[in-house]
Amino acid sequence: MAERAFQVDLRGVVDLLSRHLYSSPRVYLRELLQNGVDAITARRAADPQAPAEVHIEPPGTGGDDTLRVHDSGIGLTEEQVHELLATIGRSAKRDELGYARHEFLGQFGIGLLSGFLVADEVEVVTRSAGGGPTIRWIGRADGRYRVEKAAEERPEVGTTVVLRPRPGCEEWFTTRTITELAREYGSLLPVTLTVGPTPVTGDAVPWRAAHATPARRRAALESYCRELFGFTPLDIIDLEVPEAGLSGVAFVLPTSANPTARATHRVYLKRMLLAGNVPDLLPDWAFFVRCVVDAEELRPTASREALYEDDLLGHVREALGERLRDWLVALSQSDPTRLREFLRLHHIGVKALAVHDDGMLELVYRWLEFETSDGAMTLAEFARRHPDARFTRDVDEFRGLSAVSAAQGIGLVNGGYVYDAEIIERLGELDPKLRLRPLDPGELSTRFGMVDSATGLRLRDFLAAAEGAMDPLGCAVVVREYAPAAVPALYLTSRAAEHQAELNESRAAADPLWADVLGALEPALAADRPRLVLNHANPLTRRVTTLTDPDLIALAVRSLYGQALLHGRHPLRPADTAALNQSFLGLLDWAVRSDPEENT
Ligand SMILES: Nc1ncnc2c1ncn2[C@@H]1O[C@H](COP(=O)(O)OP(=O)(O)OP(=O)(O)O)[C@@H](O)[C@H]1O
Repeated sequence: MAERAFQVDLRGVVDLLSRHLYSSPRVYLRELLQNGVDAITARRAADPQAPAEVHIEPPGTGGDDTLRVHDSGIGLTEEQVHELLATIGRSAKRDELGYARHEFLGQFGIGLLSGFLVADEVEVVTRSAGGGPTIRWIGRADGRYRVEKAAEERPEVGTTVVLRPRPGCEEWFTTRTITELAREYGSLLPVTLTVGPTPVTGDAVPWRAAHATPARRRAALESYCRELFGFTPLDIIDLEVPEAGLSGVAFVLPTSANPTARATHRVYLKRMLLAGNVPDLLPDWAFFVRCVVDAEELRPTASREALYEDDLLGHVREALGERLRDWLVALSQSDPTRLREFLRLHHIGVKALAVHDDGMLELVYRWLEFETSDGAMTLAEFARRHPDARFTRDVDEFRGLSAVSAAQGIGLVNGGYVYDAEIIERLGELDPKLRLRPLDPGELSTRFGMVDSATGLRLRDFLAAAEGAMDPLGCAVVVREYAPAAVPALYLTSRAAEHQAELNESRAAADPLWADVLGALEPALAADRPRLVLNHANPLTRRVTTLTDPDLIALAVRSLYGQALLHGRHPLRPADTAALNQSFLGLLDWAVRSDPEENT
């Protein structure tokens, strides 16, 4: 049976490109520019002296409504026109094995079709550097084309592409739009690009331009950043990844950025703009910079609006991450003031890095301030003051215990914010001497002073009544003397007591078999009940301990219990809330019960 070739309906292909591949018809101009630049590259490979010019004639300038794009590139012979322009997907820019040749921008063999996004007819007039007459190719959006010898010879080698706006697409052909698009995509191209009389290229790539002094270079790049992104950078970092032929700059944001919002960057490929909002160029944690880069070897996706994810892009991402990290470490040595300013704005990103990276960990240790029982300070300074410090994993626990802990000589660090506990736990990897232990609140009470024995004796009846009042709530009562005296009572659970409480809850919820199993664990833990530690150094608490009426003792101790729970931001169980209410109302009752005569 005879084999047949696929038929392609060009209307379907154009529809596919315009609606699904390209985000906007504006890309048509980029594709034309790109073909011109590639043709020049091809010609100069054989003849380095050949001119490198792309000239855009907007409609109106030639006396009619057509757009003309002239290039001084290699041109096409009649045979090449038939082969390359008439076959969708055919490109001269691949090698014998079909791989994209790295010196060209194009590779897919579909770019010229983008002309049909805005025109019904695309005309190519071309004269090859290899000789032969000027050829005219006219392609239509419905898939028909014709090839003929041009009526007039082109005076120079090169190609002119002619587009006539499709009715309704005129907005893409105004001189203003065309100039804007040419500037946007092409201002860094290594050719002379003009729109009518207006030059578009000419300035060097901003980060490669020569300046008299480093300060002038910095000022020039700062104003470039303002123009592009609208901010004055906190710092500027030069970027270079030779394996990808990549160079550029990273601008450090002067305000804090949302770490979950994806940072995007302005990416040029072979000095043609890919897009101004390319994600995935940097590791996720590097949300504190916006970059502008140009790369020779990275590849675009077919829409040419994003980077193609391959090993090289992975390598680039890693190398750029490394560069930012080195910059930070160097900054800590050369400019601590700027580093502090940076950390104030972008500490979350740096902390995220420190969880995995020793260099960053060291930086966080030395430079980043944490909340501690001595106020805000770096972990380095805190470790110097408190060789045997502790940390909490919970902000509330820190708030509740830092003053008491500090008064007992135990330095406390708040590890309750994002990444903090993970960072603190990793410090031992930096230096085993820096190992901070998590605070066990139960351990605190072992540091509190005992009351003297005479007081201890006096307190026996009080304690018996207090224990009786607290027993139903599963809490022991002790009296100690500790600083600060302003704290009337503390509710302390050891880690083991917390475990016990969880066990009790699971038992209540479990079926009988499991309740037995869990019950077997209990004796070992029974000693670790949470404790209400009344502070004998506090004047009010001391007066409470002299009460003799068991009812009043129960009310007072339960209200101290409720206050200690609230102060330590412990969760209140229904029984705790009930006890708190009852003690409040009971005390109120005591306060208003006696009439004035009785009081005197
Ligand atoms: N201005 C030009 N000068 C010389 N040859 C050209 C020109 N424009 C197009 N061509 C030829 O036509 C071929 C097809 O062009 P087209 O723009 O469709 O695809 P491409 O540039 O090869 O790849 P891509 O789809 O990635 O842009 C090119 O490979 C090139 O050989």
